[in-house]
Amino acid sequence: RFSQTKKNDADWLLTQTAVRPLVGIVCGSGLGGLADLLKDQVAFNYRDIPNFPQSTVHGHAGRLVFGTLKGRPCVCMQGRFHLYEGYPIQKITLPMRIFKMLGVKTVILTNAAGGLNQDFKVGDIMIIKDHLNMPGFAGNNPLTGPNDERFGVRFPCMSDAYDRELLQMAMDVGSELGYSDFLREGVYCALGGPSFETIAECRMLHKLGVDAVGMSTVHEVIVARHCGMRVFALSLITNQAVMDYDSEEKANHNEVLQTAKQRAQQLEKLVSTMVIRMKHNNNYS
Ligand SMILES: O=P(O)(O)O[C@@H]1C[C@H](O)[C@@H](CO)O1
Ligand code: HPA
Repeated sequence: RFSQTKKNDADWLLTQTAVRPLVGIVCGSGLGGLADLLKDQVAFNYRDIPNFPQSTVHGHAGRLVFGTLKGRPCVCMQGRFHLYEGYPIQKITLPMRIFKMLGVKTVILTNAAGGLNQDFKVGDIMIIKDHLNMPGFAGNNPLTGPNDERFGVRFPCMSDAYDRELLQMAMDVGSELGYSDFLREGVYCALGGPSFETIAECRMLHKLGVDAVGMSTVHEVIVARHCGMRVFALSLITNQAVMDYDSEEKANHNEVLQTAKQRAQQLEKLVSTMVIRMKHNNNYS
């Protein structure tokens, strides 16, 4: 059902802009400023793209921006879709299929997340090295349904989901920029949301080895890897997950957006420096 939609959207976008992006970027909550770095922009409101879902969450503008970063052609989603918005999981991840059809080789995903690792501080940037797909445990995987062999195999491997070279590059670039004090790496866990976690849920996730918890990214990673794009992802730790019954802290979206605002510039610098440094040949699979 989605196949023709994907092709129509990609064809439509290709007729509207001359940019042929090699890098696709997804902006997390409050992190849409990344798109503003692109030069020679051609931007589309999601409502103007045929068949595209609409952004319904504060901090997700709902624009697809094409442009260049020091000459490197990019496309950037200023706002993503989440399971809790009520879209089917295939619709949430439709942009990854469109990225692929536009020629994207590398996907960079960002998100806001709650910190479970007790060494993490609010404002830390966690490079994602692995994930836990909780909706997937319950059978909600974006690859459910007939497999389109033109994109990828029925049973894609996920043990190499997060590109190790790009992870190392992030650490190197971060250290050059003087960000080592707030740069971490760890495991991200996606839940369905929109309610934040209970204390018992946070304690359970912590015991399972989760460093940061959020409501996105993992479904996009699965679809991006299924169709052979390289993936780099990071979480901005916007709040500490509450693990203690004596705590007065309450997770809330305003705090998430506030922290994002404070760290946005450094996060943008990290990502844009990486894009400029990446090899952009066509050999990546
Ligand atoms: O799109 P992301 O994962 O950055 O959004 C996070 C999860 C929820 O949508 C929201 C909660 O504050 O931020
Ligand atoms: N939990 C889930 N999602 C989030 C959080 C959180 O604490 N912070 C930002 N997104």
